Amino acid sequence: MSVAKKQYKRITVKSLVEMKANGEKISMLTAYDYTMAKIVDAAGVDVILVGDSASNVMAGHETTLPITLNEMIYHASSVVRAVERSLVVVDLPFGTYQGNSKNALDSAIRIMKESGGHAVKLEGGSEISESVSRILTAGIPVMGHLGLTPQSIYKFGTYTVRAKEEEEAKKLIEDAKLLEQLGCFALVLEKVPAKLAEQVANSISIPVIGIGAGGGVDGQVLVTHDMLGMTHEFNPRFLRRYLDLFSEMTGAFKQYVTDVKSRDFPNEKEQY
Ligand SMILES: Nc1nc(=O)c2c([nH]1)NC[C@@H]1CN(c3ccc(C(=O)N[C@@H](CCC(=O)O)C(=O)O)cc3)CN21
Ligand SMILES: CC(C)C(=O)C(=O)O
Ligand SMILES: [Mg+2]
Repeated sequence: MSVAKKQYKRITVKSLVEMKANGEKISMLTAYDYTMAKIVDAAGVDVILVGDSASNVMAGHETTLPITLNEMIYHASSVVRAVERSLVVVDLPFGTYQGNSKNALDSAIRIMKESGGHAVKLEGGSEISESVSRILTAGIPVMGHLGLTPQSIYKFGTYTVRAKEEEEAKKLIEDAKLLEQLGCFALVLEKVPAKLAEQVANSISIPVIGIGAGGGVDGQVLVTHDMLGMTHEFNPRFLRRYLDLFSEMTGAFKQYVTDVKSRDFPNEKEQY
């Protein structure tokens, strides 16, 4: 029999493509755990990315390279349990899809089966086209990721803006068209000139979601801990901080220490 209807209509990969066609911008933020995902979902964010930035933000690694498939599945399954409306996209971590399309398919299937996520994201263009295609054969939606691709940091050496030179810009446009042709439902463009990003968005019909890629694209993504001001040392130009939670939380923790030391906490009402 019919269960009470959910209040929200779920976001699907189709809704995102429609949003682009209708000129509605797409909002995307990261989450790595149940409690944060509940809040992000309740706020009406369209897409929740279980990013491999969890390697930095959750585990304290210097790069995204060390995080494992099992760790990504743990984060993603926690997020999926919280979400009612948002589309949940999960990063395939470094070493689980490059250079071997069977390995890529196995990794994507494990994510879908063990976490309940709705789609996977892979970094790269023509180099990983076989992996993208093979994952798509299983009916798993794929989001691309071009421009600054942090899993390749040791190839480039820096996190500077990408595709400033003609040759790299040309490859980026070709890669974006290739990913669309292969069947990706959307694309992240990270830290590239705004003009180039807008050009990419205008030359394909799948949504382009930017981070440090200007306002001419079809949506925006940020790392939630960055936009909340929790990651104090991370200060790229593209980041807008909506709260200064590092200061707010430090203040609360200091007050707690003071209250414990002074015996103010717990009071009469806060005990049995
Ligand atoms: N907390 C966090 N936020 C992110 O956006 C993020 C991660 N972690 N980890 C994975 C990747 C790495 N990303 C990055 C990393 C560095 C810059 C960056 O602009 N870094 C320097 C400039 C470096 C340079 O120009 O050489 C900066 O201005 O902070 C941008 C995105 C985006 N992702
Ligand atoms: C920055 C976004 C796009 C990402 O890939 C991540 O958070 O891992
Ligand atoms: Mg990532």
